[in-house]
Amino acid sequence: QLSPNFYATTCPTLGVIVRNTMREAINRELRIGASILRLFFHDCFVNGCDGSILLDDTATFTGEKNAFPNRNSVRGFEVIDTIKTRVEAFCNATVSCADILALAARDGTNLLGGPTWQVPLGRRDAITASQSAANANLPAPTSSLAALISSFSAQGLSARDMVALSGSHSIGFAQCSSFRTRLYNDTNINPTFAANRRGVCPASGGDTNLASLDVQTPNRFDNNYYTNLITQRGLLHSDQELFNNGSQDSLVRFYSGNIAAFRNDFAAAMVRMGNISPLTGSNGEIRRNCRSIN
Ligand code: HEM
Ligand SMILES: [Ca+2]
Repeated sequence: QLSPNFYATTCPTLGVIVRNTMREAINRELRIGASILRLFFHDCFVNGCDGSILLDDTATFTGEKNAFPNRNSVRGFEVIDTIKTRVEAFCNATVSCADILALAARDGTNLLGGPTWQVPLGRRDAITASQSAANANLPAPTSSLAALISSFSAQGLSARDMVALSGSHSIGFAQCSSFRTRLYNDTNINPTFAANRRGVCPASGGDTNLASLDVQTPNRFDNNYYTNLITQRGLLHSDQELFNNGSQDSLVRFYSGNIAAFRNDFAAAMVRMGNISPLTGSNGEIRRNCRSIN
């Protein structure tokens, strides 16, 4: 029972603060919109959208930031901190970090050319986190189509949601270590594309070198991700799994030819992902600082 009006009276400036801070951050670095969209995904898939990913490790607390899919990879925490500080100045101890992340992900997507949607609000912040659940629940770039479908199904999301949400890889970047085996071992890859990407990702070394997930329009949220898959130019092995003579080929073709349908399905799937097990009522807390429990 989240509601887009949850903070209408208690924090009417929330929407403007988040959007303006995201605009500033993207003006500084286009990639940050992608990074924050991914942060939201990595929050929601681990015990729900409860801000658990934002908690720092301490001597006595192990959070999710150093889980294998997150370590030296997820980024954008400073932007969430800036938004939180500004929100606290207007509406002290009112808005959760989990809700700030949901709004920031929406605005990042939209500011880079993607759709917009109303974000249901009222999530509260976790007072726990789970590194083991992060390791178990977040799909790997080496995943098969069956593994991708089952990892989303475990969160109550359909295969169609999975294919639509994967359109997020229309923006942002991956490190060589995430796509090396695809470049050197996969056969369902466009040879020109593979040769070009091997230039930034040698067979050994250069693990942190970056390539854009979308070879055509890396900083524009559009449906070129799907046209790339049809020409075997998916960067991750898991990307190309969506179009490899399997059950999702027809949906990939559909999204590649119908950007309006993609935008609609993406927005609806983001709302569904954002509804994964929120803490509400008196569960959890409203964190004062997104990096630590109160
Ligand atoms: C379907 C299963 C998915 C897999 C296996 C996957 C895997 C990955 C990997 C390996 C990277 C690059 C990380 C690195 O090299 O540091 C990445 C980046 C990214 N992912 Fe996914 N992802 C998936 C789904 C999603 C979903 C559902 C979203 C959002 C709703 C998303 C949003 C992003 C974004 C925006 C980036 C770029 C981040 C940046 O540039 O900082 N991904 N993903
Ligand atoms: Ca979480």
